[in-house]
Amino acid sequence: MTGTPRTGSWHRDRPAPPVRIVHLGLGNFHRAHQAWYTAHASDADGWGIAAFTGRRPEAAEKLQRQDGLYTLLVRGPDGDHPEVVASLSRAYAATDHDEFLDLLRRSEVAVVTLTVTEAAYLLGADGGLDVDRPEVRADAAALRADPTAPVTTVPGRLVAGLAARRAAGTGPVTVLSCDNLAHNGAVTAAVVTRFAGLLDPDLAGWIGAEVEFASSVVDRITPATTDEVVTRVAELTGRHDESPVPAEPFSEWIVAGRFPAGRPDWESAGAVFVEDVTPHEQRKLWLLNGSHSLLAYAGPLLGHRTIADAVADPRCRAWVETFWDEACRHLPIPAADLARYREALLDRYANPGVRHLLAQIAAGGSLKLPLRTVPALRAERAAGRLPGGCATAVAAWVRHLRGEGTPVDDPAADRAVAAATSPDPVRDVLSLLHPGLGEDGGLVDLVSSRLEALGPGPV
Ligand SMILES: NC(=O)c1ccc[n+]([C@@H]2O[C@H](COP(=O)([O-])OP(=O)(O)OC[C@H]3O[C@@H](n4cnc5c(N)ncnc54)[C@H](O)[C@@H]3O)[C@@H](O)[C@H]2O)c1
Ligand SMILES: O=P(O)(O)OC[C@@H](O)[C@@H](O)[C@H](O)[C@H](O)CO
Repeated sequence: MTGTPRTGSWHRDRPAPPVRIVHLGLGNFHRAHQAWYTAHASDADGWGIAAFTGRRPEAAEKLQRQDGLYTLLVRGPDGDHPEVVASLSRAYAATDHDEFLDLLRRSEVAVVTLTVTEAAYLLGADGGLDVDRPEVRADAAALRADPTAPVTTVPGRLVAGLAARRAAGTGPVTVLSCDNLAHNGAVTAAVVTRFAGLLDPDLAGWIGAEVEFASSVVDRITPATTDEVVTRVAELTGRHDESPVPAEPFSEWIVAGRFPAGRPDWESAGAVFVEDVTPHEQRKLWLLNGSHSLLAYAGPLLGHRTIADAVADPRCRAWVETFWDEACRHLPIPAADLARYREALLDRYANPGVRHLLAQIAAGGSLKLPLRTVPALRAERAAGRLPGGCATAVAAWVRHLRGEGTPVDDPAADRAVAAATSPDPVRDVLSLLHPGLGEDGGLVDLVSSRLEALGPGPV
């Protein structure tokens, strides 16, 4: 469903759709992707979203001033196309915890979606919830004392909401992660169940029986909003939108899981439902996100600021192609499909309208490289090969951590910077990325040689 606000106003022509989806992480990607699919579903009138910010309230405040309406600015090679998206029925600050609990108690709420970034899952070294983090301990203590107490972590908020639903007796619900994680449904299930177990084994058992954790592969390049986007939307529509979202035309959503309480007819908007997302997930995370991270660290060393600029540089392009050759050897997908996918990625990256900043992509490398770069790297080593493309990505990250390129923005910045500036930086950074990698002498030598090659002077 799309709505057409009257010029100069942001009032809906028809009522907002009833809230049946609750979303955590009211960022740009949610509004370019899941909200767009929901607005374009054949049953859009019956499915509204109540979305909560992750931390700061401003995004919700801006959207509430516009009655939840906002402009998606689709930026294609043929120009900019604005569209008002109307599926966001309510926007809340993260601190509106009572509203969140109240929504989860309602039987008509059928799906909880997430785009909260990789960091918000609070994973420890073993891949499960890091129960030793102070914020996890604090949330668990608060919920033990009062199940409706305000909490701040995503696992804590989800468990509090599910406990409220259980107490209300309003039945099953599906939690659907839309974050760039491998096995995002299983990871969400693991952190939520572990957190619930810290409070009450019966609650963890109820979650295991009544809550579905669906997985999804999500794709639509969605940069942050800039003043230029706000101005462009005003030029094209004659309306001031405080919170437009720029995105590329391409969009993909591949979902696996059950929705016992119902869901929108997302297929009618182009989503694809499959039994197992794994091959799609590997294709997307390794090829798209893996090359993004490579460019995010290597591009700035050559003076580039955006994906489009970096990939237009033959040196960066060659590194990406080498990395893709290495990763593709381990993807269970026909070669012709992979070749088409790579071509399409290069076209998407070259889109001049999508100014996707390398600095945005560079954030959180300690969480991203293990998902995007390390799988191909390890598979190549297991096959006895020395992967130069993967090594270039790791070497560029070391340079980034040493202060070259974009500023370091990483939840593990202290450890990562200490590793990259230690007497044995390549070994220590590889060990940080995956246990045992730093002991692989051939790999250490290869990354060290790439580090030199990326050093001052000709790259
Ligand atoms: N932008 C894209 O192109 C894109 C594409 C595919 C997938 N994604 C996924 O969506 C996520 C969000 O991307 P975005 O572009 O919307 O970013 P964004 O910065 O616009 O929004 C991020 C949202 O997550 C919340 N958040 C951030 N850190 C959090 C934390 N530690 N705990 C709780 N909430 C937290 C923020 O408050 C905000 O609501 C990405 O991390 C990625 O997993 C993004
Ligand atoms: O959103 P992140 O921070 O997980 O990763 C940055 C980009 O690689 C990512 O946003 C891609 O643009 C996106 O995954 C494309 O669908």
